[in-house]
Amino acid sequence: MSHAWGYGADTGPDKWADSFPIANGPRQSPIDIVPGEASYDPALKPLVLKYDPSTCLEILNNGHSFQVTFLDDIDSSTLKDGPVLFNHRLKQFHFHWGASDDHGSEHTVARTKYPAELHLVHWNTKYANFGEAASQPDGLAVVGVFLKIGEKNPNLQKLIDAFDSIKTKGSQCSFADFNPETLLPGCLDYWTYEGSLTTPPLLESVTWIVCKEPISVSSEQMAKFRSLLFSGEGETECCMVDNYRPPQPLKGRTVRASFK
Ligand SMILES: CCc1cc2c(cc1OS(N)(=O)=O)CC[C@@H]1[C@@H]2CC[C@]2(C)[C@@H](O)CC[C@@H]12
Ligand SMILES: [Zn+2]
Repeated sequence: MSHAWGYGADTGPDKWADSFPIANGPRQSPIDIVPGEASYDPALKPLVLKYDPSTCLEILNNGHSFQVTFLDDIDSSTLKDGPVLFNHRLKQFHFHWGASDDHGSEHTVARTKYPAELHLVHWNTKYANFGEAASQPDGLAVVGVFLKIGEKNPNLQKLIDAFDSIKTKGSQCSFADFNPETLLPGCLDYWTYEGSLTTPPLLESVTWIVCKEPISVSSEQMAKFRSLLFSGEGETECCMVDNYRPPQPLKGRTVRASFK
């Protein structure tokens, strides 16, 4: 298989090991989180997330998801404390979702699937830049937030309103003054474990920080997510749905909880 990976029958997660053997590695993500088997760790600090909306740059369709990217040349939008020992800078956030409201998240909780999952991606500033950090075992920290069907979410709506400009793979537009803090749940209790990117190249460089509390999204808003396309302009239209990797073997890892 060329490195053209995707989520279809011939290019999807079951085929990724052909080009990325680390797919069967010891610390792959996502995982099924079993609350009763997580270890409460009183030494875990509360998450300190400080985001500056003025560092928001653009929103783009990368052919696998849509993502919002941030200026990361200074410590304006950062993650500190929680399970990490060093300061991390926000680089981007993106989502994973399903073809219907009954599935779509990457992590599951006691096998419960959510319709979507937000990933806020940060890199450890002890390394020179995002790409360098991504190749290090303690290089990245991703905050995962589940989306649960409920009330329309006005903060997600700001992203959805930009979808007409990023419908096809490779499209992007400027996107300013968005505060990712508005996408965080009220309670920042979390589970944490050592894992990987959930897409190729599946590098095992991620400290995962998965929030226990979901945020809301309406069914109509989820339908708008599914109006984005995996395909590029002029190509046969292929709806962007089911862009999630299923849970991977825990392989002896411990999942810690920041809460009792
Ligand atoms: C953890 C968030 C993240 C980072 C990256 C990817 C995917 C990611 O999403 S996820 N779902 O949070 O794991 C795929 C592309 C990767 C990138 C990390 C940096 C690179 C490896 C670059 O060096 C080249 C390709 C990039
Ligand atoms: Zn992701």
